[in-house]
Amino acid sequence: MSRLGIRGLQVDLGERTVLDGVDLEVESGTLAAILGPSGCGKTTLLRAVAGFVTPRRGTIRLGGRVLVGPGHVLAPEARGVALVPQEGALFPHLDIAANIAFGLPRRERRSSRVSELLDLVGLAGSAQARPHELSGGQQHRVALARALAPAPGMVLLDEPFAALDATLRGNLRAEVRSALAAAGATALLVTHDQDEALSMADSVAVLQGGRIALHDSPVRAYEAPPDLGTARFLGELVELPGDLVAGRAHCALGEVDVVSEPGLREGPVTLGLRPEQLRLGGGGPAGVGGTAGVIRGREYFGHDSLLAIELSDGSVVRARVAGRPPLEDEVHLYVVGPVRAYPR
Ligand SMILES: Nc1ncnc2c1ncn2[C@@H]1O[C@H](COP(=O)(O)OP(=O)(O)OP(=O)(O)O)[C@@H](O)[C@H]1O
Repeated sequence: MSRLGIRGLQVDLGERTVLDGVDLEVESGTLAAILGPSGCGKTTLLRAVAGFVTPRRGTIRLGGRVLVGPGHVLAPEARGVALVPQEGALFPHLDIAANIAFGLPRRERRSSRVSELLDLVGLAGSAQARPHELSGGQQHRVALARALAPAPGMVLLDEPFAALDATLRGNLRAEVRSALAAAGATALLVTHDQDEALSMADSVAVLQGGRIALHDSPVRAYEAPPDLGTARFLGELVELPGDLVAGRAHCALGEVDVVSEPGLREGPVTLGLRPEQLRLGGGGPAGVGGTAGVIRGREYFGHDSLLAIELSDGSVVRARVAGRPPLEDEVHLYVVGPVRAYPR
């Protein structure tokens, strides 16, 4: 078992404290995605777990072992942690089998482990190929197989799909997910892509201001973020000022139900809802409520469309509708489900 436990981790780079009290627990055999603004320290966190930077304070445990603790730093090669770099970094002069074998101790390089790993990443027929003969996605799968070769307790993936096109990325996410699950490895995935984090990971963490601001299941992270900062990070957010009275808020969209939260007080609030919570039509489920709006912008994505809709007070909200955008400009829109409110 290889549960990851990070407590009070502080990492200084040059003059700057990049990580400042990171606490993160990742259950054995699960994948946690790390999201956060550019430069917030996501790669630094992976490097600290791998052993390439030495924290000033804090502890990192993997399974029953302490990787970093007071007065104790385990060497990178003794940690049982594999880092899959963004570029894959295969050896061009070695064939695929030899690239994968490179991850194994010398005495195991001729064993059946290489063919097991080729099977695991779906490249059984490519043992003799050279890296340049494979597509970008296939090369990434080889890099993953090489990382998994020594059966590490922990696999670290740093933006592994960033350089790939959208279709390849979609397929590869599912393949990498199932290869990691089959290997039983615990994994940390750094990504800029919210869809990738929500669709691939068992849990999603947002790193902000040197700390973990949120770590929860993808559904709770998307639907019930604790504050506006993290809510914005997990997908598009419609923000509107409102006035909260008796569990309902008055806002430019009419009167909406608000999720009750401990500590949320009546009075001025900022409402945060997702664009798919706005629907077009003649009113709410009971045919009442909602408000009139005028479509000012349309973006068509095939499976859905995003509309910019101006409300009567001049504010503009974004609504996501299935399929094609409507042709008419004047619409009626209403809110589905309770919305979250944050103190203002
Ligand atoms: N050797 C270094 N000395 C000083 N500062 C550094 C060093 N390496 C990185 N930094 C700074 O530390 C911060 C965190 O870098 P890191 O690469 O971990 O961020 P990130 O969240 O992975 O960024 P991105 O999403 O843009 O890849 C950045 O502001 C970076 O400029």
